[in-house]
Amino acid sequence: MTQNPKRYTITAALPYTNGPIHIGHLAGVYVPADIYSRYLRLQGKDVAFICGSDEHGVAISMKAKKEGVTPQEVIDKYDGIIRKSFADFGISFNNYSRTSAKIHHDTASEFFRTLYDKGDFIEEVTEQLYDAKANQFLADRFVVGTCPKCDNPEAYGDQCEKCGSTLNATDLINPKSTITGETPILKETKHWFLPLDRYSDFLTKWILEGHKNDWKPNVYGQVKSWIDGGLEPRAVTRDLDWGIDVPVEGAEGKKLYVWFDAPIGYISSTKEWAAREGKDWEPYWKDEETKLVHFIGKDNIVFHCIIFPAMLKAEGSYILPDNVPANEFLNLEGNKLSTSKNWAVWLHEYLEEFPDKQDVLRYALTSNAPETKDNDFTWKDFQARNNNELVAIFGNFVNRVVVLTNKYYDGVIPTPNEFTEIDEQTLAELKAYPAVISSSVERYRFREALGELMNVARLGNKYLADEEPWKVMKDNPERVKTQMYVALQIAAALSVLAEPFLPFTAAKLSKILNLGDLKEHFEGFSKFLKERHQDANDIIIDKTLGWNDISENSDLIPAGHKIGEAELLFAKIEDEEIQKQIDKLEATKTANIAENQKAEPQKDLIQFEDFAKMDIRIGTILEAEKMPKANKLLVLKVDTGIDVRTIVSGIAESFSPEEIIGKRVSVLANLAPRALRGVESQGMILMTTNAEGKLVFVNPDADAPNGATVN
Ligand SMILES: Nc1ncnc2c1ncn2[C@@H]1O[C@H](COP(=O)(O)OP(=O)(O)OP(=O)(O)O)[C@@H](O)[C@H]1O
Ligand SMILES: [Zn+2]
Repeated sequence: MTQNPKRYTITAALPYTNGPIHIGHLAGVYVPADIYSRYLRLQGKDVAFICGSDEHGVAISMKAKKEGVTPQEVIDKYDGIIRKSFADFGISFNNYSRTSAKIHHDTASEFFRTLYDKGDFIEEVTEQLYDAKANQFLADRFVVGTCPKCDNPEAYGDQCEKCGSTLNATDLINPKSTITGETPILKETKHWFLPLDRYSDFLTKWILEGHKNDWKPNVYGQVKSWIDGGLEPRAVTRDLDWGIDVPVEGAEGKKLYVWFDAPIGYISSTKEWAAREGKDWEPYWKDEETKLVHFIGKDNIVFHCIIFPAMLKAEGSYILPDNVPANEFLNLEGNKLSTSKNWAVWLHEYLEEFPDKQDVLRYALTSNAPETKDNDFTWKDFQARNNNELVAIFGNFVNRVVVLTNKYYDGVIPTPNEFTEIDEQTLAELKAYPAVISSSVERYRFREALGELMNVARLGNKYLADEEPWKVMKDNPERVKTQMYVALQIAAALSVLAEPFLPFTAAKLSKILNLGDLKEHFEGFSKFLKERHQDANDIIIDKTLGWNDISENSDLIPAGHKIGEAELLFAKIEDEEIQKQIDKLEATKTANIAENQKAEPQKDLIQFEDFAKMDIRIGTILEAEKMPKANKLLVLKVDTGIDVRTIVSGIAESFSPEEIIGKRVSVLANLAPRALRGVESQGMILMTTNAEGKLVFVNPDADAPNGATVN
């Protein structure tokens, strides 16, 4: 990649159409990608910002089955909601497509066919998991089981979301069909595998050696651990009835694996855009002078840094991403965001409940973005960021400037007199900001960049507070002209520098300042502006100034120009509005608990002799320690009254060893011993779950000696 790219192809992870967009998606992917794209456009760069709905795969089929509708109905519903909420939120995609579109089916088929014809796949008949009751092969989310790497009991057939490992369904321990709950059998079927092991050297050289310094440590680290762990061939076809047909003979009834077709969606979406704009799509994907950047969340790293690059490399004519600045995860009020548990702030609901406050959410999500570690969104923080930062710093500065200009000069910008040293210094500092913010944005540090933007507003506030034009006006009105002129330059600069982060505010500010009337004045400024307007006419941009104008030009907003009336950029958010949101989340929590409390149906009847076979004793935990290299297991020494024995218990995520020493417990003492990770467990501790789903011990409610029997 050249130092000065000719064009940029920026992709944002294709959202999966099994639910609407929530704040986690926004903070992880779409807001940073949008900031980056808007920033580059203000630099006059040629940008294709590409996205679309991801509409294949098992989760869609499952959702359709569960709701008794067709997969098509599922994807149409969510594609509609997602598309509209992105548009209303101002995510400035150049194109938003969908993987059910014909252009995508054609592109993905052709891609597969090219690799097939070149002999890049291994064709193999293997035994795969099969649900005999549902007459269906089980892959991906159709099967859950215990992850062989981290013991997570809810790993999927293709991935463990807990430890991030990519899996084959047959790797799962105790697999269960999610359709019928049955234990699957093994059945032979033919599939095509991408031999990732053949790309290990290429990936090592390209990423581990080539991008050690410029890729984020979380991304680099994940890639390294996969490569070090040894890459294996991976099936890229599935026995399914929803998806893109495998375009070769003998593959009837088989579909492409969703993670094979989804990233190709970036290419088909680019094609769709180029056709509409009368452009050639190929340079955006095949020219070495194009910078390709993938914005994703951390669970997508393997697909964008290993599998998709291997596919592109195999095809041979494509460029590779220059960077994959994946974010960690955002949580909500201390808990993992979850579509199925409705634990989320949904974008389409936010837009209804907080009309015209898109920028407040963008601001809160960016200032707290999970760039280096998982972060938490709280409504209190959202409120504080709005009231203490947007209102008190940014809004306050702009409002003072506009109100005073109207009050003193009827809105006409005064001609400045000689600048003082403070004026010169302030203007010089202002000119330095574009480079400061650029440096952060270009290293994908959007939080830092936003902090610097706010420093521009702080610069303005400090200038006014130090100079106090409202006091000087009495004795020295000539001086006030210069002061207001300087402050107005800062306000004009803010309308440009804020655009990537707070596009609605920037547009409002440039309207208040009537920058649209200054076309002639700006003639000599950014030469690129006209081009950009034609280029990006599918995106609402009413900018007249470019990024670099701030540092290259004095007199951004000239004397004699008339600005408009003051209008508040941000309004205070009251406690009641925040409480409403907190109450809504509480209601979700209560509903989830009620849902969980639905008791399981009674099991089949047994005889007393069956029960009498169980020897349940009261005991005491004497010692407890963590099982090395296992997240869930504790190794306990338990006094059962009969003896002191070792019991391995899967409770490490709910209890620390220290807190359970001395705990009274019920033990199933005559359970046949079983080796867990090489430690023999001699019995089982009885546990139940409380209303919040947390594990709790089953023990006598009054004292009973160790060894007392339960019957
Ligand atoms: N809480 C989150 N924080 C940051 N990024 C997230 C979060 N949740 C999802 N993402 C990212 O958003 C993008 C789009 O997500 P996608 O539509 O695939 O849904 P998902 O929530 O990851 O999937 P699912 O819930 O269906 O497993 C992905 O790149 C994903 O990594
Ligand atoms: Zn795992």
